[in-house]
Amino acid sequence: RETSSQNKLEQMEQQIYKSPFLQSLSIHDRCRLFPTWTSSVADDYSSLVSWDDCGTARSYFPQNFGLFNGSTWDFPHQDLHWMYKLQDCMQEAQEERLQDYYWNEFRMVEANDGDEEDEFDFWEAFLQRHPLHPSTVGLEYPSMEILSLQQQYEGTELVPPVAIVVEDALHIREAETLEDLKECLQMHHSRLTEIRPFGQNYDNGGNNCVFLGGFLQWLAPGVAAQIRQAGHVAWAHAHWGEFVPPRQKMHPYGYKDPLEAGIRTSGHLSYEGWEALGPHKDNDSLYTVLVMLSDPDEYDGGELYMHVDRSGEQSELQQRLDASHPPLVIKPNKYSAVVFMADENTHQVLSIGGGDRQTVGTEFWGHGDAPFGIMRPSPEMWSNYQRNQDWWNFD
Ligand SMILES: O=C(O)CCC(=O)C(=O)O
Ligand SMILES: [Fe+2]
Repeated sequence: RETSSQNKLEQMEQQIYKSPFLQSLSIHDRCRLFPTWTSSVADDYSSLVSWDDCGTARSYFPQNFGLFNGSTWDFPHQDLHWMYKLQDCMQEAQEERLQDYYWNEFRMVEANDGDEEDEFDFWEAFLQRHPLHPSTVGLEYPSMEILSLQQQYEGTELVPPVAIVVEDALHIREAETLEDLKECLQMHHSRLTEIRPFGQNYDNGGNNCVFLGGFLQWLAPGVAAQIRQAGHVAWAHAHWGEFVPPRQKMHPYGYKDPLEAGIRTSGHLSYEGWEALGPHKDNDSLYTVLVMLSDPDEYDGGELYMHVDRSGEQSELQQRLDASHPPLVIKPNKYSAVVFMADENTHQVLSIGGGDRQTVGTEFWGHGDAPFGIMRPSPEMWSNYQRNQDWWNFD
């Protein structure tokens, strides 16, 4: 009995790491199936998935981002021990995922095909059940059609939509890697968790945030790349690059391609203990990529509510927009992303009746990626760091 279960384990490892089917996939697809790249590498597939190969295939170059630069994070042991703990935690979590998938897949094959176990290829079966769809635009708000009609009839300038829903932004492997990262950070760095009220007196709701920024790019580079990609798909579709910021001072670099923008902050958001999230803007960021980790069926209410809220010189136009466009009220699909102009619209989460609502919100800005430990820097903090090499000491 022991030898047979040992055989099965060996067979599993073979199937997972040395599958001919996996080797037949493009490097791009392979990298999506192992979103941690080298950080959870096993000897057997290190040649299939490496940071360098995947970085090139995904156009992702974290070495440019300075994730370790000047972070004044007060590390628990004042040494690098915590890093290995985090890496181990991610590796174990990923191994567990693969094992679970494998045994499930295996049971299904056994049930269907009797003893055709030899023919079974784990990845082929897995991808049949969880296809790697390319991200596509599902919805624009307000729609381009309406915006250009408005431009024609009112003689005003054409303004882009403020929000784009991108379907299939993440694959299940990427979404689960985000969950693993959140769990590992919660376990090893409780200070990254913030019970976060919006508004002064708990009067504007709030959420529970586990800050992933920096750790996301380091430990789950494939997911960071895919979140950037969702931002890019929305940006290209909406022509945000052509938009002139109404308040020039806030976005000195213009509405640049998310592929070239920095991750200012990223957080896993959940709503246990909160009823809703009140209206607000994600101030001073260019775009927010909000990835849905819950299925709409998993929670009651909790719709995302947003409306056009352009600022400054465009307020007159805004009034017309507000009058002609009802607000957007949606419960997006799991693994889809709502990408919006962070401070050109007001959004909120409506009353949650029950259940579990989880999202990951990533804000992009014109500066570089913030290093880990710097949770949501202000533009002033960024320029202060450029001057003083110090995040906290202002002169
Ligand atoms: O969880 C959501 O859907 C929205 C979260 C949000 O807007 C925020 O945290 O700024
Ligand atoms: Fe927000």
